[in-house]
Amino acid sequence: MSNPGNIVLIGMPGAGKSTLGIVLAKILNKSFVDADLLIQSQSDKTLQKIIDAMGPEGFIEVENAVLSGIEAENSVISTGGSAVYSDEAMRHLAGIGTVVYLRISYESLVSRLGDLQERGVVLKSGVGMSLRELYDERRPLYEQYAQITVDVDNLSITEAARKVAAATS
Ligand SMILES: Nc1ncnc2c1ncn2[C@@H]1O[C@H](COP(=O)(O)OP(=O)(O)OP(=O)(O)O)[C@@H](O)[C@H]1O
Ligand SMILES: O=C(O)C1=C[C@@H](O)[C@@H](O)[C@H](O)C1
Ligand SMILES: [Mg+2]
Repeated sequence: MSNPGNIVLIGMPGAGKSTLGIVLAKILNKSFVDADLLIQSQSDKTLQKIIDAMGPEGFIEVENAVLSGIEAENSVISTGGSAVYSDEAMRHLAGIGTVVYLRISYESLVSRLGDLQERGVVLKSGVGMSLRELYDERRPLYEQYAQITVDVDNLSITEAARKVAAATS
C-alpha cells in the first residue's frame, strides 16, 4: 500500500481523539477506526477488565499487538492515550498514516478527565500517580511521535475537527 491515506490521532486521555475523530472522518470523507474498540472486540473484554486483569504493562502489550496489526486505508484512526508507550505500534501507525497530536493543556486535562481511576487510564508508575505526573510523563512521547501538532484547547469538538482537517489537507 503506497499511500493508505490514514490520519492517526494521538494525545492525552480526554483530548477528544474519539469524539473529534468521527467528526473529522465525516468532514474528510474517511472511515473511522477507534483502536480502543478494536482492543475490546479482539480481547472480548472491556478496557478496564484488561487493565484490572493484566496490569498496566499487560494492557500495553495487548494494545501494542492490536495497534501493530491495524490494516486500514482512508481512515481516521483514534488511538487510546497510552498508545505512545508502544514504539512498535507507533512506528507501524506512522508507516500507514499521518500522526496528529491533539494537544491540550494540563488545565484542560484536569477538567476533561475527572476521576483517573474510573476512566481506566494506564498509570505506569502505579495508582498513586498524579495527573500532573501523567501529563509530564506523556507529553514528550506525544511530541516525539507527532508529525503534526494541533492545539485543541478551548475549541468545541466541531471547531477542533475543522482545525485538524485544515492542518492535514
Ligand atoms: N473539544 C472538546 N470540548 C469539550 N469537551 C470535549 C472536547 N473533546 C472531547 N470532549 C469531552 O471529553 C471527554 C473525553 O473525550 P474522548 O473520549 O473523545 O477523549 P479521547 O481523547 O478519545 O480519550 P482516550 O484516550 O481515553 O480514548 C468526552 O466527554 C468528550 O465529550
Ligand atoms: O490514556 C490511557 O492510559 C488509556 C486511554 C484509553 O483510551 C484506553 O486506551 C485505556 O483505557 C488507556
Ligand atoms: Mg478515545
